[in-house]
Amino acid sequence: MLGRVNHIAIAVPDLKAASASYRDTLGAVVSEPQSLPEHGVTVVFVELPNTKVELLQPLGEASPIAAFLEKNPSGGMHHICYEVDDILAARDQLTASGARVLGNGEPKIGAHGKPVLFLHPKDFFGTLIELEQV
Ligand SMILES: CC[C@H](C(=O)O)C(=O)SCCNC(=O)CCNC(=O)[C@H](O)C(C)(C)COP(=O)(O)OP(=O)(O)OC[C@H]1O[C@@H](n2cnc3c(N)ncnc32)[C@H](O)[C@@H]1OP(=O)(O)O
Ligand SMILES: [Co+2]
Repeated sequence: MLGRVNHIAIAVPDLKAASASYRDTLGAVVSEPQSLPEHGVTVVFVELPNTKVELLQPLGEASPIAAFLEKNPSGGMHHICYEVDDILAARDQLTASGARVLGNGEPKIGAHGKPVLFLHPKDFFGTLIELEQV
C-alpha cells in the first residue's frame, strides 16, 4: 500500500519565522506560502533531495492544528505523508482493518492538488498519517 514518504510536516506558531530559519539558517529552498482555507492551514514546503518538509500554521478559527499548537506552543512534528497509488482502495482496506479515517472518509484535495486522507494518530502509535494519491 505505502509508497514514498511525500513529506514530513511540522506545525509552527510563526510560519514566516520558521521559513526564514529553514532558508537562512539551514540554507534550504523554501516555497512561497500557500493558504489552504479548506484545510485551516497556511503551508510552505522545504524542498529536499529525497522528500519535503511541510511547515504549517493555523489559518482561521477552526484550524485542526490549533489544539496541537496549544499543547506544543513552540511547534512540533505534526504528521507524516505517505504516497499511495489508489487512495480509495487504501481507504477501504484500512477501514476494513478497523483503522479510523478522519473526516467523512472522502478524500480532499491537498496542497499538491492531489487527493489526501488522514488516519487517526491513536491508531498508528501516536502519529498522524496523511495519505496522498500520486
Ligand atoms: C491537506 C493539506 C496539507 C497537505 O499536506 O496537503 C496538510 O497536511 S493539512 C494538515 C492539517 N490538517 C489535519 O491535520 C487534518 C487531520 N487532523 C485532524 O483531524 C485533527 O488534527 C486530529 C483529529 C488528528 C486531532 O485533532 P485535535 O487535536 O483537535 O483532537 P484531540 O485533542 O481530540 O486529539 C485526539 C488525540 O490525538 C492527539 N493528537 C492530535 N494531533 C496529533 C498529531 N498531529 N500527532 C499525534 N497525536 C495527535 C491528541 O494529543 C489527543 O491525544 P490524547 O492522548 O487523547 O490527548
Ligand atoms: Co501534509
